[in-house]
Amino acid sequence: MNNRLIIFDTTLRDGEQSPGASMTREEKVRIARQLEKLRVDVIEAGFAAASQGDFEAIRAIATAVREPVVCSLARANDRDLSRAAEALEPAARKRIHTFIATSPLHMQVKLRMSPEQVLEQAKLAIRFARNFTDDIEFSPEDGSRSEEDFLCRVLENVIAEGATTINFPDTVGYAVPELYGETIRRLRERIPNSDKAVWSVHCHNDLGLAVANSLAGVMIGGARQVECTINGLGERAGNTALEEVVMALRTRGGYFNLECGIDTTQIVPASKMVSQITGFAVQPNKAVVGANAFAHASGIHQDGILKARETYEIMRAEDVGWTANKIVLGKLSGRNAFKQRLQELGIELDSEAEINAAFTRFKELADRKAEIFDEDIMALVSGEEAAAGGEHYRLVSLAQRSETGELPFATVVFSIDGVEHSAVATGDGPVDAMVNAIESKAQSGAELVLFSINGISPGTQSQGEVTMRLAHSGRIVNGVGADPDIVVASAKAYLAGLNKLHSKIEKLNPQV
Ligand SMILES: CC(=O)SCCNC(=O)CCNC(=O)[C@H](O)C(C)(C)COP(=O)(O)OP(=O)(O)OC[C@H]1O[C@@H](n2cnc3c(N)ncnc32)[C@H](O)[C@@H]1OP(=O)(O)O
Ligand SMILES: CC(C)C(=O)C(=O)O
Repeated sequence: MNNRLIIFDTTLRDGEQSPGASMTREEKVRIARQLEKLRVDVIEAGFAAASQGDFEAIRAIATAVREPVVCSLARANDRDLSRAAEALEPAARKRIHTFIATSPLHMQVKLRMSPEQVLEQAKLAIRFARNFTDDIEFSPEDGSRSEEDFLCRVLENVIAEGATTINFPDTVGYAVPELYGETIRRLRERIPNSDKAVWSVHCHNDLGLAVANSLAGVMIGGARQVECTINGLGERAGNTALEEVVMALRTRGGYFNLECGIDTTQIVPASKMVSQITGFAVQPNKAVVGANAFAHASGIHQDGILKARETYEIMRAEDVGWTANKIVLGKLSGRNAFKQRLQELGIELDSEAEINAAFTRFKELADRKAEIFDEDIMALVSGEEAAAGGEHYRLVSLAQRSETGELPFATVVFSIDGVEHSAVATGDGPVDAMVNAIESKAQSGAELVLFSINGISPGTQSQGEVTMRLAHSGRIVNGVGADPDIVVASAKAYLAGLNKLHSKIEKLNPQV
């Protein structure tokens, strides 16, 4: 049996069916170009009959990409099929993907059609689609809840009409791996002309089994196309995650013995692009593309990784597009990881005793602070950690007002060495007003060189974590502050940065 697995990406069609993930035409074209770089075989670009916008997006993608097959979904009716064909006209290689539900529930309640009518409509759809292309995919929607005898009849007939790919969807994520794989295997055995089509899997993640079901469809069922999306985006709980299937294949090559054309180094860029465009954050512990997928926080693991990466990593971060793996220093880290980081930072301590003393201070700091950054370590070894954590400046309260058309202003009450000051200032925005207010009293001379904000948890009620990088007289420090109010988080970050700058200046010049 052929060992080439076709990767059919449906981020732009099923992925866009995630509530809240809709994309503009330009955004879809950007993603399609990235999918081409990733070297997917097929891009399902949308559902041409859904709207004029979707039609135009498919057309723009069909024009923009040359290598992958570009595909449009269409219901089993002439209007949808004609729209799909029209949208795909500019494509170098095109596919029409048509579908109709075959489960008793969907036929009776949703389509209000008898099985015979569904069978007839499926055949007519393939016959009509053949006017436009020879590359035709057919999906019996809700396949995993359909009756097998009826599926055999429908699929045999659509293949006879000219369908070249048979996709077996687990539309509602009801399947379990072994049964799903076995069903595909039996269908292929029972349908006399089954080898005239490529068999495909399309799984949803309602039970968290989409990837497992897809792989079972391939290994047990003999499917040679996997439909998947970047980050597992998709209707409800999502679809099969492309990155997980591809890396399972690459990592367990001896077991799967299958090849695909994906350039895995483009996986993380694709993941980041989809996340940024849709606004769907990738959970940190997501396989392959999560921020923690190659991060190590505990001492025993860090020690192992430093001795040989393979002790705790089954893939190389660089192979999927990360710049490197990450040793995260914190309270669970050990001496070896700490020493390694000192070396990377170019810090040479004179003796083991000094390293041990610094390590003890590091552990004390780590008990107070979730993640230890490089600058914390630099402060720590230069004896500044007490001052770094100390508070020359402290926020007492903040009020700010901003209104469309009005200049925002902020009132900040903060203390300098225990003495309270109140300052009011305006600015281009509320954060700028807050900084101006603090600076009107602190007069630090610091320059803000970077401002970034992250939601610590999803939702508008989440904490914002602000990082402000301040520079002064060649010194650069990061101040970090978190608060549900992002202006307050910014004020905390700014004052934390000033504290660090102050501690450095004070060390050089104790009378300050
Ligand atoms: C499992 C999947 O992911 S399937 C893809 C799901 N994606 C989408 O639905 C996104 C795009 N959809 C849309 O924009 C719209 O639903 C459209 C344009 C397709 C149809 O819109 P409308 O004509 O207003 O119909 P509406 O969505 O309300 O209902 C769907 C109709 O299609 C029929 N239908 C559903 N599937 C099929 C099919 N595969 N073939 C033929 N007809 C079908 C339904 O029975 C229903 O018909 P009815 O109006 O006679 O009751
Ligand atoms: C159209 C089909 C393939 C689909 O998206 C599903 O059944 O989930």
